[in-house]
Amino acid sequence: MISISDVKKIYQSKSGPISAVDGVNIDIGQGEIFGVIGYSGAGKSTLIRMLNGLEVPTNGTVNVNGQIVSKVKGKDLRQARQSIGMIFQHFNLLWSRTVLENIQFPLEIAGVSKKERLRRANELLELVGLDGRGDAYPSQLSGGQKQRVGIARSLANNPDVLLCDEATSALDPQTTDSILDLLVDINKRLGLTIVLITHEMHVIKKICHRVAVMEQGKVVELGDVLEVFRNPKEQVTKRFVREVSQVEETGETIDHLLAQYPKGKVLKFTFVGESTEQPLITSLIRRFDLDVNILQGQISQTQKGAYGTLFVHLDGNEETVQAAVSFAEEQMVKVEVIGG
Ligand SMILES: Nc1ncnc2c1ncn2[C@@H]1O[C@H](COP(=O)(O)OP(=O)(O)OP(=O)(O)O)[C@@H](O)[C@H]1O
Repeated sequence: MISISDVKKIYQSKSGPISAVDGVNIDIGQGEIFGVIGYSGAGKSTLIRMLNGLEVPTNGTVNVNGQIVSKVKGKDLRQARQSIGMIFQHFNLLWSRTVLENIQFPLEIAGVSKKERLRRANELLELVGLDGRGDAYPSQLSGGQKQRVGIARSLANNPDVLLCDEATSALDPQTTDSILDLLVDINKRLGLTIVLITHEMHVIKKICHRVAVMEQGKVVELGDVLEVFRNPKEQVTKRFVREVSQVEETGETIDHLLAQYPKGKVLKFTFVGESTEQPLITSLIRRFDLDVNILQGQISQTQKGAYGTLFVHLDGNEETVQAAVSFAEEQMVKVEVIGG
């Protein structure tokens, strides 16, 4: 559906050339929710803007649904853009127009009749859960409602792809979750491919199927969200994963655990997907002559299954503890010895 091949973007600035995107290759499938995460300046905005021709790559090609977006111009580009919707951090609504008028705006540009525009806008209003608010002005809406209008407007022309540029960054956590739920609902109902950029791992965890991590213009890590959570390779990815592991994993906490449990071993189990459903702790206690203390734990849901970490203290003779570690590993659970 989307193919980004060898894409580079170099900006010329007074202090010299800036390599904003540096040799990126990404393929995104139909119906996928694909997230790009990175800190400020990593090149995310530049990359997503190349998907709808708002930026032109210095090198490489961007193919969206069979159209080489990076090459087309004028009328062809305008047409290609109709099949690519976009929503923004600050909503980009027209403040002097009502909600219904905002949603109709792209249809006006596409030359759709007044009657059909109104019919479609009302349909979209219902889809995003804003029935009855059609005559309100954006200033009368909450942040979450404004983004719902942005989503309805982006869907007006029945796009194949929706681009989300930090779409929840201006919203509080609860509103963020309701907008993310709406995006998943739209993805499932309409089969829409969604590409989003964010600096929040929570967003990736909650709705994405796959993720690319960007740093200094490059994709440094790319994979299924669950796999990246289970086994983050790069430092930057580890930092992002840590952000959403509510279990405190700071050195201080671990030191505290070790001081509290000087005998035996303190282990960290990382469960992914099906392994979260196995009664591992019960099996350990039944099979091995060990004392097992659960110290801390958390399980969270992603679009591809559950992900969780559990800190446990195993106390028993060394051979038994080692056998228990091997047994846990056989259950597809990642085991790290934190201390002991
Ligand atoms: N129009 C421009 N002219 C010159 N440099 C630019 C331009 N747009 C972006 N840059 C630079 O390119 C690099 C990547 O910026 P980009 O906005 O794509 O990153 P980002 O990951 O989206 O970060 P942020 O979330 O802060 O926007 C930065 O160093 C930025 O200063």
